[in-house]
Amino acid sequence: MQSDYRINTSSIIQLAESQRTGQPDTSDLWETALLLGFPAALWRLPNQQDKHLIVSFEEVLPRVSADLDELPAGFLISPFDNLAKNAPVEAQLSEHLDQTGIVPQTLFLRADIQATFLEPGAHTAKQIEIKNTAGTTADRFWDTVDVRSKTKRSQPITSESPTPILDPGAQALYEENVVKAIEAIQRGELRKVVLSRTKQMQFVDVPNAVKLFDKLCQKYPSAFVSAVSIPERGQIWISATPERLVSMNANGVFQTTSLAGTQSAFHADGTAKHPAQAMWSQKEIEEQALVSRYIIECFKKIRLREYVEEGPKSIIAGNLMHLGTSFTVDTQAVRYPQLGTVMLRLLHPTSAVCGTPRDAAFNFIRQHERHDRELYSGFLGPVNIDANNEGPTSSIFVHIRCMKLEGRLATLYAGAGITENSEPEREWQETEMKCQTLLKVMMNDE
Ligand SMILES: C=C(O[C@H]1C=CC=C(C(=O)O)[C@@H]1O)C(=O)O
Repeated sequence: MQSDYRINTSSIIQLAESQRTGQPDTSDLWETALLLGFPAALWRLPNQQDKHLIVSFEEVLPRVSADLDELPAGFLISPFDNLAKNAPVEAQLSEHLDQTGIVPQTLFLRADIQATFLEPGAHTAKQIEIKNTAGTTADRFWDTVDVRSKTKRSQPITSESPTPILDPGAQALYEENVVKAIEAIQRGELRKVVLSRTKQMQFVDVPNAVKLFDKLCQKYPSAFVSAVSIPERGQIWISATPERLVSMNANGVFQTTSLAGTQSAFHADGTAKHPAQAMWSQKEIEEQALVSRYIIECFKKIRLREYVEEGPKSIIAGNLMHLGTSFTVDTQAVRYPQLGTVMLRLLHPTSAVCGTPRDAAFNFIRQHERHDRELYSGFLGPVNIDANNEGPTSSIFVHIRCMKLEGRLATLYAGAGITENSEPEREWQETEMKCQTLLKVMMNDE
């Protein structure tokens, strides 16, 4: 199945800027994709300036197994429930997950058009690459871009701040579930479970996703910021996530992070806290240690011992602070080039979004959460993208601090890790703070 999506990268042709009339910007390409019904992904990696955009010409996206070694250049986005998690480890490690009877659920946006833009705000097209997709679709796309870039008007994120859709029972329901989770933990059925909730906001007019994306990039330089348009679902997902799930750089260096424990990044008087001075409770230290232990268990399953562990230390994530530990492996030194793919299959869903033991926590979530998580707490990110001619890199993140846009309706998602020492009201407040990461940007459209 996957060979259908393999493209010979030698067929990438460079399109000199002078060949185009006027320089298209991110909005031109994004809006054209939306207009023509093509899926698109826009992203900015943590602590980088360049913004990347790809457009796929496949209106209905292929469902693939998340194989970083097989997939061509593109963008993966997976739901929380991607049906592979209950498979035995042997099946998860199998080269052909989709041949084991498990239906792969990860959506793949093939990079039929790939663009890299320099400098936040400047939007100068540094480089535009077009895959040689034999004509008509690409021509139609570029003709539409040309027309649009001549007639475009700059629009703000929204003309008015969105208003919350009140859900009077939401807090009580959430806190009830936290109490049930604590009871299940006390009975020894689980050690930790991440319970999530939603918060809905109504815009007066359809918000400008690119402007929202730009503002998130400015406000959260260390986050992975993205906007992904999925026309077949009528959705745009926007996020500013602090959590790296799996990355493989051009030199074969693998990285993953364990993130948990949450507190505000600001003192009560509004001044910023210094990460080195942050105080963490026993509950938070244990909660994060469970995520690290889960990662180490995954390494153990594949008998990998040569990893570098750094942390835990306090990490700033926009308006919040977390405890984080990073794990690095030189896959060339350990002769394990497929480590990224194997760990992606083993890690998701980590204890940062699901819990421990994983299957018990997953079943608890399925039984008690009333909403469908959809793409929240799944994973997403670019695969085999060679932006600077240094070789293909893949960077997959946990899909948190995100929202789903359906026309004028925004649904925000946030979860909190519940352990034996959790206090229901505090956990609810924690999800409120997590929603603020995106809300601050949506509300404050100066
Ligand atoms: C599940 C989320 O965050 C996770 C990541 C960092 C800290 C977390 C926590 O303190 O509970 C969560 O495990 C979310 O933002 O929806």
